[in-house]
Amino acid sequence: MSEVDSASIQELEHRPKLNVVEAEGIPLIDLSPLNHPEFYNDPGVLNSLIKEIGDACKNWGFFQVINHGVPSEVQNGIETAARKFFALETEEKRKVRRDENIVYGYYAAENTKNVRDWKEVFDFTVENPTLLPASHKPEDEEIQEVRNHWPEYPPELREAGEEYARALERLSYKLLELIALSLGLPEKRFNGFFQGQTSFIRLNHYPPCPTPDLVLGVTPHKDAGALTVLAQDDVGGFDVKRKSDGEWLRVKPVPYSYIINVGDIIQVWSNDKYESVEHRAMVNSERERFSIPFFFNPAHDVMVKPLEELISEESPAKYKAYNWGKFYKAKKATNLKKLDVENIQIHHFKLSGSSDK
Ligand SMILES: O=C(O)CCC(=O)C(=O)O
Ligand SMILES: [Fe+2]
Repeated sequence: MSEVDSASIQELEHRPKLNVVEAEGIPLIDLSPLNHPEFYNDPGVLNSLIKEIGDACKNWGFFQVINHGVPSEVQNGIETAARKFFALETEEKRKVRRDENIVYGYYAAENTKNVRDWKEVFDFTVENPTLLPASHKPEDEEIQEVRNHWPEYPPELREAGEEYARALERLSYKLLELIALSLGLPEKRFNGFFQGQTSFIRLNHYPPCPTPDLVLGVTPHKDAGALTVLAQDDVGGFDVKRKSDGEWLRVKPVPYSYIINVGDIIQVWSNDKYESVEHRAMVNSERERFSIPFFFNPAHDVMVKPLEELISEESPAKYKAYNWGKFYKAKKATNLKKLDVENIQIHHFKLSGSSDK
């Protein structure tokens, strides 16, 4: 990837300014109580953690966590294996490439909102196999069993990836439980939706780019799933749109931290109490960058809708129910091809009469 293809050139409104402001005041939450039962069982400690998370979800839509309990060896293991994989010849990587039939694997020209991203990725699922609808068409009831395709090189990628998946899954459940508590719900209110989860992990590689002012590593978007747990290296390039004024802010890399993003599904479940926030990844002309998002997603047959407990006469449901698997498949179809149609988004399910955000 050294030539800038016209499919990658961003519309003027999305072209990034190269001097993005580094964010001040992004919530940095210390999760050490999670790994110390004597603290976790102290109502004072637990309640202040729940409040911190609730405030971050409401005011920012994302936050960073430290002391999360994922061992540094597990983090280093996946990062080292990812670097080795992306350093291979393109021909070798393409042996595990993604296409219409192989849903997960290597891909070098992914589109976000119909613009080509400056990156290459390798995707694998957390459950193996993962069940998904065979197509996005509502009348098609066929279910597909999706299996991971691991590359031959580096041979350790599979074990490092599976270990990472288990560790991040554990952390994601904890975060989900804290988010449920922060909404005044029982701790395990969301957990059932994740039996047969469609979560997946993406290894992102952003090569240096000769024209970082014209392209993006990932075009501005919101994550469609429930929660994203993102690891980034020390290069920096992850920007979020601040809710209060729409300004793009750079999230400074913090070693061994994760950036947690509220996704569209939590926005719908919470009936807009928490909102999913727009973000993007910038590239630069000097250094390659790596990042690893864990997309924590429910089972394909979950009908996503505002929770009964969070709607009332004064605060009626703002969304009609939609099938997660079909939504996900529709989104994936537009990721693979550059299309002239608008991407599927949760606002398509907004009920009339409720204010659009
Ligand atoms: O690489 C990053 O920093 C962000 C990636 C991202 O937002 C995504 O893959 O959804
Ligand atoms: Fe994202």
